[in-house]
Amino acid sequence: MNVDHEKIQQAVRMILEAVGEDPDREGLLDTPARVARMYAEVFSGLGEDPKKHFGTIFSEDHEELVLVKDISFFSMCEHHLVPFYGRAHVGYIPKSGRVTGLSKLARAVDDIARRPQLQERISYTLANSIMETLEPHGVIVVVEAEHMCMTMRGVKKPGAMTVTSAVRGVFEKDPAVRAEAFSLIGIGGKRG
Ligand SMILES: Nc1nc2c(ncn2[C@@H]2O[C@H](COP(=O)(O)OP(=O)(O)OP(=O)(O)O)[C@@H](O)[C@H]2O)c(=O)[nH]1
Ligand SMILES: [Zn+2]
Repeated sequence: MNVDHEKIQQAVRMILEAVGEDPDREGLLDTPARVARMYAEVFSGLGEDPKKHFGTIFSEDHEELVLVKDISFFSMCEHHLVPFYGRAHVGYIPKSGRVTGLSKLARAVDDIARRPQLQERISYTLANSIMETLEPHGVIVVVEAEHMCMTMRGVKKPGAMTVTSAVRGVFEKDPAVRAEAFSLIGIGGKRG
């Protein structure tokens, strides 16, 4: 989706005026255009369908856990339009050898994160996208993030981490399978 650069520039100029700044002073002259380019980048997932990444499926005789950990992402909280960022961990158990390229999981995370978002929605959108395309035995998505709207303003709690998860299929039904995946993801554990 293409953002309307002109409209963003007008809006940024108005915000600068509204906070008592002079948008015509030298340091701010290029700011509206820079902000427009930034929004085009950080909201580039709008209008993208994360499922498109799972179009290519490899036939591989593997019906056990595939887990990609520590996929870093940046998103923008839809309430305050300030960043929240962290890591996503994505695991699935392929059925009938329907395996996707590992990078595609990370590409889908980016498409979902690059919109005005909620952390919960990142988790379940990713889980549902994988379920609907790869049709695996199950999916587990865990997202851990720090929200700047809780850090730099409001309640001001730097370091507070929010963890959300979405489990589908066998991860939902079988507590032992779920527990094993959570332990491999190692939330809150030491990282090497
Ligand atoms: N569930 C959820 N809440 C979020 C997320 N990002 C930000 N929030 C919260 O959204 C809430 C918005 O609350 P409001 O009361 O409408 O806004 P506010 O007055 O600015 O809230 P404070 O941050 O408490 O000052 C806050 O509690 C935020 O911490 C998210 O990804 N998921
Ligand atoms: Zn917020």
